[in-house]
Amino acid sequence: MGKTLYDKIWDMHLVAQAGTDNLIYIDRHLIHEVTSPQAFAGLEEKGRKLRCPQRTFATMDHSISTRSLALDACGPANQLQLRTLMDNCEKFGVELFPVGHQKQGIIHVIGPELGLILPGMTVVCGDSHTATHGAFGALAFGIGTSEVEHVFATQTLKQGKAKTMKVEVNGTLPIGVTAKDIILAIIGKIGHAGATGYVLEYAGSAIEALSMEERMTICNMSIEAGAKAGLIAPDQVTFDYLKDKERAPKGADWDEAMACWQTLKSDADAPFDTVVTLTAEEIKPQVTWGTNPGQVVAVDEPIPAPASFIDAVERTSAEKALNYMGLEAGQKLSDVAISHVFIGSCTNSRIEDLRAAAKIARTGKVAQGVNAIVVPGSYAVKQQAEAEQLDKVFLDAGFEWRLPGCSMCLGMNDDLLQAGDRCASTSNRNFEGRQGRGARTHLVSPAMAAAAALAGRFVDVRELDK
Ligand SMILES: CC(C)[C@H](C(=O)O)[C@@H](O)C(=O)O
Ligand code: SF4
Repeated sequence: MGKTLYDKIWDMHLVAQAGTDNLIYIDRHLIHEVTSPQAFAGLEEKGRKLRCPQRTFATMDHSISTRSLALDACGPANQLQLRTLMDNCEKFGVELFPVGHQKQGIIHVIGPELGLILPGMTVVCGDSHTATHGAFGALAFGIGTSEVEHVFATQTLKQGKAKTMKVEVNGTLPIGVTAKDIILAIIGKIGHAGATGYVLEYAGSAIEALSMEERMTICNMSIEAGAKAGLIAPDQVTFDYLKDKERAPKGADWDEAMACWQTLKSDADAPFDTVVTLTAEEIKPQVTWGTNPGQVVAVDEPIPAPASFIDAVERTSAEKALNYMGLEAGQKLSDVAISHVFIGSCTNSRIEDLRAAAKIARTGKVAQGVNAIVVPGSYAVKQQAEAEQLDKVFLDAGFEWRLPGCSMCLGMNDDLLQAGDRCASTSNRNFEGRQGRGARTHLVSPAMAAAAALAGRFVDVRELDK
């Protein structure tokens, strides 16, 4: 019987096995300021060293301001967290990309950008959106702080083997429909806990047609369906992306790596525990109406009535969500006014995302009463965008143009929304209070977010292309 891509990477990394306990080797460990301090403190307490500092990379992203480079811009507690990361990286010999560094950015944006993530690797980070890196055919997932300490000390991790789900998206995406809409449609179909216990493998002609950036958007949100990780088999698109990246292998090393990478795909007869299929032509621009990413509809569809959910838990959750969101069943999202727009986050802050948003921003001005910000995912993205004068496009249209960081994706810095604010956001989570207590988040694609900024309410971007 054939093996899945997940099986292949797993087998390559299995160090030891006892009963249902497995120990796997970790190739790449990414860290940031929020989930590393206790892990470093644990190492220190026990007098341990970092096993492989050269496999570990750090950045500052969550607790920083994207308005200023000052470490104290978000208050003393955040400053302490950032200083602690600096001290720990210095003490344990970890390469750090601090605020102001040319390679700084959101951890899940800079990793791929630097060529630190390669097909077939195991990648972990104390952060749930580590799933992003599955776009390279790497087994990548978030871990808890005690696991971060374990990886620090041993470069291995105790792991249970997950089930596998193949998510096949075939066909051609309609104009105006993006990778973000694909993943929101998938989560809408299987539910926000629909992939719990699974590693997803995205496949099919619509996935193969995506760029690396679009693939990262898809894999990034695997966790929002409850999945352990999301994978896409590496192909020519992957290899072309990696070819000249700073830390990617070079010369003979590249050739050797390629020989291995080309074997990294699920065998034709590999058994998956579950298979889900979607047709690209049927996917429309998506907008979440609720407080989990599975509570989503197409922009031209009405918000569903809680009574339409057969499952009692889902029904109650929908009622609660509508109440929190200040929305009613039957309402069309295109009739809902917004107060804020956030274009950024590790889901949608790469150059292609900014180009897509700028294309729309060019056509008008941010509506009166709407506060719109664009936050590039990294310095490299910021520089590229500025080289293309996208910053000018955004500024001319009335958007703010920020420094790289997590920013308004979550309320850990100075971009906090107020109760009742309603935000069209290109991020990945719409949980209660995610962007600030009482604030309401609607997840959309970059084009949809930019269009909402100009109109002051949600609009169907497909209309703009007519
Ligand atoms: C702060 C961090 C641990 C958290 C995560 O794990 O994902 C954050 O990045 C998020 O997006 O909620
Ligand atoms: S951008 Fe948002 S989702 Fe991504 S790592 Fe930062 S806080 Fe988490």
